[in-house]
Amino acid sequence: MPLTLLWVVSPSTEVCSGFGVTESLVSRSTSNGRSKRMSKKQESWNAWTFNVAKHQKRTGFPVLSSMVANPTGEMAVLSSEQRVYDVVLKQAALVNRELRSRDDLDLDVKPDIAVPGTLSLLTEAYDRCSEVCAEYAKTFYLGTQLMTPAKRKAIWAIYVWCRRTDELVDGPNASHITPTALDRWEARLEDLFRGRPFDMLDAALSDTVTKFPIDIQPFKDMIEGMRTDLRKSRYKNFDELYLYCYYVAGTVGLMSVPVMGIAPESKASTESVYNAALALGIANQLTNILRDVGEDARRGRVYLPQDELAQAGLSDEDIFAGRVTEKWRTFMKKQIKRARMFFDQAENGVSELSAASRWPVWASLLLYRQILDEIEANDYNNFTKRAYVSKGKKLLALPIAYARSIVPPRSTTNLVKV
Ligand SMILES: CC(C)=CCC/C(C)=C/CC/C(C)=C/CC/C(C)=C/[C@@H]1[C@@H](COP(=O)(O)OP(=O)(O)O)[C@]1(C)CC/C=C(\C)CC/C=C(\C)CCC=C(C)C
Repeated sequence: MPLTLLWVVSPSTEVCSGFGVTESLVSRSTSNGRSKRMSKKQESWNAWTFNVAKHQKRTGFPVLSSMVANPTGEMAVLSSEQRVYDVVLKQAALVNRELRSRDDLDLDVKPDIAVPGTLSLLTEAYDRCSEVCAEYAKTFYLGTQLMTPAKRKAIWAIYVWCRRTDELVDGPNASHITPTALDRWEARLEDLFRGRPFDMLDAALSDTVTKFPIDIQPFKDMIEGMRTDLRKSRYKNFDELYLYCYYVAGTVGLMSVPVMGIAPESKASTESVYNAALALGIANQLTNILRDVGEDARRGRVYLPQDELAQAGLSDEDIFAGRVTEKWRTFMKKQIKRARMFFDQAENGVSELSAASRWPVWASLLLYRQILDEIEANDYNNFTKRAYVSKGKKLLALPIAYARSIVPPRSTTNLVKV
């Protein structure tokens, strides 16, 4: 199994297993009319500037000032949040287009097109994805059992692609991974979106993206996150860190929601649900970073924003020394507060998802959020103590997640953006 996970495509070998090229898919991922896109950008800018002001007022956390100060609406300097918001709008527009072209508002799946010989191969491909998922993410796998068969297969295929991508830079072969290898992985991604998968696990994702309105951009962006990990081990400010968190985790939210679907009775705008999904990815990754400070430092990595460390009177040396001081506690409290804000923002969106998808999302949210409580319980010693949620607490979170998942979508039209 790990062998398959770590298999990076060789440039000279091209295997096409013939699962049918889908023209519509190719055009779907590339057909944004330019003028339309420009006006969308303008629109998103206006919404964005408004949100930035709100965000700063409500949270006390600054957003890159050069962007807010731009009075003409020109896109000369984009903050990371603005760049990411554009991807959110693009993915939401794709889903909205698909919604308009279908009667079924739950965006349920397109039927299988029976090409002789391919269906059994596809079944096998999805079975392999299910096995990988069951082995690497047991609780989450359990949660997917509540979804419709088509949706859970698609989520497994996305999970496996994400896991394999992450393994490239985080797995046992990571030291051999070069930017060229990531370029090949990206070429392979483009091929699978064109209906030319390289191997069986790719074939499952290739099939999934023909059935659900999934844009290629979040997948490319996740690969960009892996490139970032190869070349960078420090983050100047939160803006840089935000972009990294989007790349490696926010993207997962944007990939998953087109499959999970928004509840037909939801009144929330598609963009607001995608924003919540993005927020959950960011919250998870920030939590991951706060939990792993010591472990990352031992690998020479400091993900925490350098400017915020300096403002707190801290430096890389303090992190390498691993001393829990008052300065460190104060700094950590602020970081935890910010991660919780992203969780809060995400929570608003979970109830808007289709009924069967809410439970696994609530479960993953509650479990990951609790890691922040554990960091506090460890008196902010994230240098030598790994914050983890005990089995008992995990088990307790599952019925709580279930109780929350039966709450139907809210009746308001838009979700609150932090
Ligand atoms: C239901 C559900 C949670 C669906 C997502 C399934 C999916 C496709 C997961 C892929 C996860 C993955 C392998 C990502 C690769 C990059 C990575 C490793 C990111 C980190 C995850 C934690 O991984 P790790 O295994 O290293 O963790 P531990 O060390 O074992 O703790 C991340 C921190 C981020 C993962 C991000 C998400 C799960 C985002 C989830 C967001 C949604 C599902 C959107 C929900 C929708 C709304 C409206 C809120």
